[in-house]
Amino acid sequence: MSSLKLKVCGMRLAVNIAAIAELKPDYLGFIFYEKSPRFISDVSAELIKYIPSEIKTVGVFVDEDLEVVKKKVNLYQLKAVQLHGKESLAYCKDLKSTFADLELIKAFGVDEDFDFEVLDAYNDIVDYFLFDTKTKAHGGSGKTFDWSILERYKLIKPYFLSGGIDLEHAAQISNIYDERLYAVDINSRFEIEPGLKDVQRISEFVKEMSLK
Ligand SMILES: O=C(O)c1ccccc1N[C@@H]1O[C@H](COP(=O)(O)O)[C@@H](O)[C@H]1O
Repeated sequence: MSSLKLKVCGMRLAVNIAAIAELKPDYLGFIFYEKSPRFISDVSAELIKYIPSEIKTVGVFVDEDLEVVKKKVNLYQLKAVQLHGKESLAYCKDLKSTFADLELIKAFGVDEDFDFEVLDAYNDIVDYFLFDTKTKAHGGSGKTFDWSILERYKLIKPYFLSGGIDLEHAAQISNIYDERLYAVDINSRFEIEPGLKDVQRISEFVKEMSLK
């Protein structure tokens, strides 16, 4: 048993959601970014009924109009929002002041040139950082970054580790001794096709990491 949380992102289909929910991830993500192959336009009641209340639903957005984000938070009763674009401090502050209980996850694409000082301004506003691989696609690349870059991360804020995480990384992640590592985020490397998760492989990942 580990305190490390699990987020499974890019869900689209009811049957698949029902099967993944049985594995008890801590977070389930829905991608509201039209350019993504995992884009979902509507998280219908038919989908939501398979998600027990202990699993937090996350809306993933890329530079979306703030009013659209707020509308989706209200409509789908999202518990968290994950921002993958160049969302400003004012944008983040607005969301936090509008929704007192909403968890705010600010994603940053990381490469060897990443300037960790950009995080300082967000530190008092967001609940978590999310470190993903820097690509032009903003996310869902299936590519890992060199995790040793995180040695330059000096803040106390807990973070999600993301970007191309696969079954083969389970042992390596279990050996990361960093109290700030709050959650691991899995997505495209556990798919049969975009938006359809491989339940068997995710189940193996959960077991290998002793997550539940
Ligand atoms: O998955 C997508 O298509 C996507 C598109 C735009 C922004 C974020 C997206 N997904 C997030 O990207 C990371 C990394 O995913 P992967 O493991 O490399 O496939 C993850 O946090 C997803 O939530």
